[in-house]
Amino acid sequence: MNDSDELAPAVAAILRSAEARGDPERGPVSVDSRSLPAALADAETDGRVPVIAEVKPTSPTTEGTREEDPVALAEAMVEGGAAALSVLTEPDHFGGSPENLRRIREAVDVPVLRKDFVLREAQLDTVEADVILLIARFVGDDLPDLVAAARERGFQPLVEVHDEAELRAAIDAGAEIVGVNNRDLARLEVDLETFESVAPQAPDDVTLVAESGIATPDDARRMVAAGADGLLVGSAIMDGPISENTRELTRARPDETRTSEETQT
Ligand SMILES: O=C(O)c1ccccc1NCC(=O)[C@H](O)[C@H](O)COP(=O)(O)O
Repeated sequence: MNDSDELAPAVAAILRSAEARGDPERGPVSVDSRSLPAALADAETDGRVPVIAEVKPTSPTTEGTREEDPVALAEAMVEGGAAALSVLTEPDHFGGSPENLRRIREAVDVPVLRKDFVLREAQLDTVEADVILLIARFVGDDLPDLVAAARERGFQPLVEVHDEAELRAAIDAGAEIVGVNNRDLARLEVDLETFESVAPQAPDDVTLVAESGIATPDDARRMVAAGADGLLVGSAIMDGPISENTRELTRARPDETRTSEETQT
């Protein structure tokens, strides 16, 4: 991957620090993972919008840092109905850590996604998680090998894409869970139309996750209507009361099942 000239400066800096981070000394991990597709489907069966709530203490696009114990934040998300969690392990720009993920995964029983900028195979072994993020744009031609290496360890790879070409690369690499990022990493702008335009090109048997920029119940309904099997939400949940923010999204029922009073609010 060598397109740092086309990336937002904050993203180029994130990649530089991911490249420089040392590799873990332990050998390949072996994970007995909790199924993300099953957890998303169960939430739907229960009448909850399938939200993957993200423990994201800070980020290049948010102000301030949440200083509370990440386990307490994660438990509040589950209490609010989150089907799964995403935990930042990137330390330099998102305030995350592998230790946060380890403690959270021990404390909850929903699937946990490791959110980081994995660039090489050894970085898969930093910490056990149920799902691991691989960003198509950043790993380029290594994607098929990294998908295979993640599966060998027991992870479910979630391959993040931003356009149709990356979606094709993800499918060719064998991805079964695909996240469409509404955030453009070149300009850091968010546009929910990204998911709406890319999702219809995905094969039916792929689990599709809409990522980034989902801030309101209407946004959640919009992404579900466009075909999302899961919604990855960070900032809108982290900004304010965690449990209430999560519940507001997990209870965003589709318009056709809402009363006329509800649709006016
Ligand atoms: O969130 C950022 O500021 C950011 C900046 C640069 C690269 C990646 C970034 N976010 C990573 C993510 O994928 C999001 O944390 C995740 O999709 C949740 O997004 P949101 O709900 O908009 O916080």
